[in-house]
Amino acid sequence: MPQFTHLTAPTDGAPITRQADALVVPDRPILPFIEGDGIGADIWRASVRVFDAAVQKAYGGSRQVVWFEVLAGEKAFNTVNEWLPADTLTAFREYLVGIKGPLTTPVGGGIRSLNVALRQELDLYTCLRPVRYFNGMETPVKRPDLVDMVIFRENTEDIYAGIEFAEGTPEVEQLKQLLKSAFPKPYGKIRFPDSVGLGIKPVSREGTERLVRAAIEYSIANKRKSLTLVHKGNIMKFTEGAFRDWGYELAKREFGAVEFDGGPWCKLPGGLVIKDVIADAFLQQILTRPSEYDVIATLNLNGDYISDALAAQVGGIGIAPGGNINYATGHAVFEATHGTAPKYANLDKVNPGSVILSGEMMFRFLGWPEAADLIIHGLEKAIDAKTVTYDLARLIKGSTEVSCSKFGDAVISHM
Ligand SMILES: NC(=O)C1=CN([C@@H]2O[C@H](COP(=O)(O)OP(=O)(O)OC[C@H]3O[C@@H](n4cnc5c(N)ncnc54)[C@H](OP(=O)(O)O)[C@@H]3O)[C@@H](O)[C@H]2O)C=CC1
Ligand SMILES: O=C(O)CCC(=O)C(=O)O
Ligand SMILES: [Mg+2]
Repeated sequence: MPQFTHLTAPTDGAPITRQADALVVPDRPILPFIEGDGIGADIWRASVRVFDAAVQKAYGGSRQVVWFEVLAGEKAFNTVNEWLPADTLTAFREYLVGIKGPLTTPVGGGIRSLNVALRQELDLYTCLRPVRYFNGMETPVKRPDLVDMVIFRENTEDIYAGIEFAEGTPEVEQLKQLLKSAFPKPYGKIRFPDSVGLGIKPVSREGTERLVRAAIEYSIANKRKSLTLVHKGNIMKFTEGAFRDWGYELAKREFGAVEFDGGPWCKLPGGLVIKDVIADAFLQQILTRPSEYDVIATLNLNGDYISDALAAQVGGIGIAPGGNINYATGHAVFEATHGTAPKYANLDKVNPGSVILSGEMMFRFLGWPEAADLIIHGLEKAIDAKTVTYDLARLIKGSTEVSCSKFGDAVISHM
């Protein structure tokens, strides 16, 4: 039984455990959730009703989630005077799988991202973000139906590690002195050394390999056609360029990939093509030739940009789900791609679709596909019936705009 300082664990239900590399999910699993800041309360309220209805309909009462609210962000700060209490990390560690709403990160100063901290503390090295088209959706592009991509975003390294030194501080002066004496040539390339802030971008072989391995395994298991390594390796040679090289090396060493047409593109014995593209070219090609891309493996910052850009192609970040996963330990925290959209907080207005679909991913991860299928079905039919929240109503001609909670009702009624 986990020990908490502020929280009281549910006495009902049982924890998910892991045996022989597989999750063991009881019929009444305890799942921790963070409501989230801003629009978090609205979208969680709508989503949890959808989750409970799907589980009830799929299993007729023989299975039920025991939800366990844990705190982070403003709610945690206002309650226990901490942004990310140790209890919350303990809960996600002990119960293995959970779900969260968005958490605010101030721009510039202030606290560092709690979302990133959770991913790093729990070593959730894959940010998995599938992007697909729903029938009836109208979007800014002509052929949104050609978009069917799954992003594997590296989630623990890159500039998100937060190794930064602010301009004018003793720390940045110390680093500048170090660089000046040890690496005078690169230091000389800093255009304005007197007023510079510095950031460090760590990208490792180990971090790259575990991400690319997970992406290849997913591609094989889901019979996908290609895996593209997206990078800016022409400019950042030893981080982004190395990501590409290590990815190809892993595909050859562990999966028997063989180069074709003179390389570096290669193919696995089962036909999966491993290729790469430079990130700026990729961002125009997903608009002009989306059918050429399938599974994507990329670094943290590229993955952040790409997930919002691709979401826009199929209807926006209101329906963009995700999961932060460590495939080795089984730990996973599912969450929407979008943030706290503060101007819409407590208006019961925004689209809960991203959290609903993140829950769908969670149930599939737990091995409850019947509940996941009902959620997808309900959401597909609600969109097809043109019963949508404001964001999709802006796009879909002749649609009926409903509130966040009413959209949840619509998903349930179409299950
Ligand atoms: N994982 C997380 O918890 C994340 C947290 N954040 C944090 O969120 C805060 C706000 O970030 P911001 O850059 O404004 O990005 P947001 O994703 O919060 O919002 C940007 C815009 O996206 C649209 N949008 C977002 N969510 C929804 C939804 N559920 N339904 C419909 N439309 C939606 C709205 O568009 P419109 O104005 O057109 O209606 C909104 O104004 C920041 O502190 C940021 O750090 C950001 C991303 C992820
Ligand atoms: O942590 C944040 O505030 C932003 C994170 C983000 O944009 C993302 O993970 O997509
Ligand atoms: Mg983002």
